Amino acid sequence: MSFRLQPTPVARPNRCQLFGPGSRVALFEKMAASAADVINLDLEDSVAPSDKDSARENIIQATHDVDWGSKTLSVRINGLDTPYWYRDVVDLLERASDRLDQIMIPKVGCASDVYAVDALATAIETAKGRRKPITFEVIIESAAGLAHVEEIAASSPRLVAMSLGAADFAASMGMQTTGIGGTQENYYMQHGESKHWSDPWHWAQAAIVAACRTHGVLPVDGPFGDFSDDAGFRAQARRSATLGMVGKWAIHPKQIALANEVFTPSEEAVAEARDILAAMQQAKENGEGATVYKGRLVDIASIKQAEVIVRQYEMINSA
Ligand SMILES: CC(=O)SCCNC(=O)CCNC(=O)[C@H](O)C(C)(C)COP(=O)(O)OP(=O)(O)OC[C@H]1O[C@@H](n2cnc3c(N)ncnc32)[C@H](O)[C@@H]1OP(=O)(O)O
Ligand SMILES: O=CC(=O)O
Ligand SMILES: [Mg+2]
Repeated sequence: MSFRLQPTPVARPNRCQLFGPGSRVALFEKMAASAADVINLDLEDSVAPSDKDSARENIIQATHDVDWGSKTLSVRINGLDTPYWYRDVVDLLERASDRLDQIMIPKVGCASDVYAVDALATAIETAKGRRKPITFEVIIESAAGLAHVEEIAASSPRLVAMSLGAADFAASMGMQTTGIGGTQENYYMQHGESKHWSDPWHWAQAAIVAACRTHGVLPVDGPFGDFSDDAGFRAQARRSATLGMVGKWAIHPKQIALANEVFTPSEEAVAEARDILAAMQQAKENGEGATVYKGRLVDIASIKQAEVIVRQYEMINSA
């Protein structure tokens, strides 16, 4: 471990982030009643330009009127390349209730983008005497965002989570696909007669996880557009969880249970992690740093690996 210890991210369940357009008020109560850990009310790409003002008003009203329970409540503002974002920040921070926890900043391309929103948010909070500082989450969904991912992860003490936005990312990178996440038919290796599909999102996800873990930010996998494909969603989510991401977006209520299932460590995984911790405790008492568990090596690093699973499980179950 470096002299600088890896910071611990906020301890909150973040297995599923459920999105809904701010222009569809009828969805708000359903979203609040859902099993998602985080609610993302959208002002950005699911809202038509003609509805931006009314969607903002709907969301502000819903922070006062809807019972969001213990969920994290986040609003995705418009990008800094639009004429809408400053009004989103000003109106939300001046008029939303204290129930609003977080702002999601889309299409972040560099740390200065986050700095700009931080400066505006800080001025409004001070002027209005808002007691609860708003937290930030960002979406990495452009070539610039990924190129600057580490400076973005380090950009503000308000930043608690970072998602990969597969749709805009694909567009920004010039990828030849209209699919949002998941398997891409043409991304394969040929071996003899057989094709082996690879994962075009892997390198972006790995870069996001490394930047997030370095700076104590929660890494989250973004949307999976084909909500009729449960197996595809599950496979994508399992790859993300295996890489170190803590959750995934749901763009339809069908996807909530799938995300919660994948990002909650299973009873079997937790039991095995606890067995490894017990085996290492025994090894320690025997004066050993390494031992054999079910025919395989476990050592002091295995304690840290097992603790990741046990801590995640306990945090989710105590929330
Ligand atoms: C690339 C990106 O930026 S992704 C993030 C931005 N995108 C979004 O926010 C889109 C979020 N999703 C949606 O808007 C909608 O789910 C759509 C457009 C995909 C589908 O909407 P619908 O055609 O109404 O879906 P469908 O008919 O299957 O809905 C089934 C039920 O779930 C409800 N429902 C649909 N979407 C949601 C949602 N996001 N949250 C809660 N409930 C929902 C419907 O109201 C319906 O309820 P009912 O059974 O009580 O009538
Ligand atoms: O905003 C999300 C995306 O995939 O684009
Ligand atoms: Mg996007």
